[in-house]
Amino acid sequence: MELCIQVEHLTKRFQTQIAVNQLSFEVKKGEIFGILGHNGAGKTTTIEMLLGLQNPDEGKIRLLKKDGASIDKIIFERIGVQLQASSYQNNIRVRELCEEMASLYQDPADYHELLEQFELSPFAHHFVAHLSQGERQKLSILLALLPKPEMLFLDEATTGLDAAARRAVWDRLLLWKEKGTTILLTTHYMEEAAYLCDRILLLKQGNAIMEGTVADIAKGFASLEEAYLHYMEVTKL
Ligand SMILES: Nc1ncnc2c1ncn2[C@@H]1O[C@H](COP(=O)(O)OP(=O)(O)OP(=O)(O)O)[C@@H](O)[C@H]1O
Repeated sequence: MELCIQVEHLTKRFQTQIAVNQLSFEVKKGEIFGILGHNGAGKTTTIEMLLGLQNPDEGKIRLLKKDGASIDKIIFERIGVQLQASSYQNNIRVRELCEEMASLYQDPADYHELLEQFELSPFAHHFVAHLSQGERQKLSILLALLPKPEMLFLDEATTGLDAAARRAVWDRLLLWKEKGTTILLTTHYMEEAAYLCDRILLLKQGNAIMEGTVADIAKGFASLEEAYLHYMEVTKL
């Protein structure tokens, strides 16, 4: 079994606050792994450390079999990243942004096809700044897919999408998974986690409180959401 991500005892402090505390987990090649937790649980900080955007205070990271938190050019070509706080240049059109981003990769996906798949073709000539929140969100996922990534990081990727668009994105992601892409995502939507994730990690105040399949976690509860609320409430740290 090949591992794409190995994290051991990852810890991040901001002043006196411990944002991520001794976090350890592994993500296998080809799986969709979800990190769930309340606002401020440490999900984005964890992803940012994996991507080398934040320096951990403690712990080890192995990404695509390479040590260290820094993303070199080879790793960069193999991963796709969608972050919550993506901001784009002013006065750039959707098509121009796609071209600019595609030029960073040796063998990018065809962005025209992706625009079609995400129902963004009608906006190709629009300024990114004029897109609706949901359209911009879909664009950020599309851009993450440009490298034809082996490994995809999605931080609350479907927040702001309507129900049909969200479902369409889920099905797209499952197709990428079928092609072998490993996905690490965060979400506040339990339905999304249940639909997509092979395994889930529950994070509370930076601590892992449970990890397993949706069935493992939801066992004994009416739904994943019921289980989530229960474990978040009762787990003492
Ligand atoms: N640069 C920073 N400086 C100080 N505190 C920070 C910084 N970045 C994050 N934090 C704090 O660390 C904690 C974890 O933040 P993080 O963004 O990882 O949470 P999250 O689980 O992604 O939350 P959300 O679901 O709201 O996006 C929060 O309490 C946050 O305020």
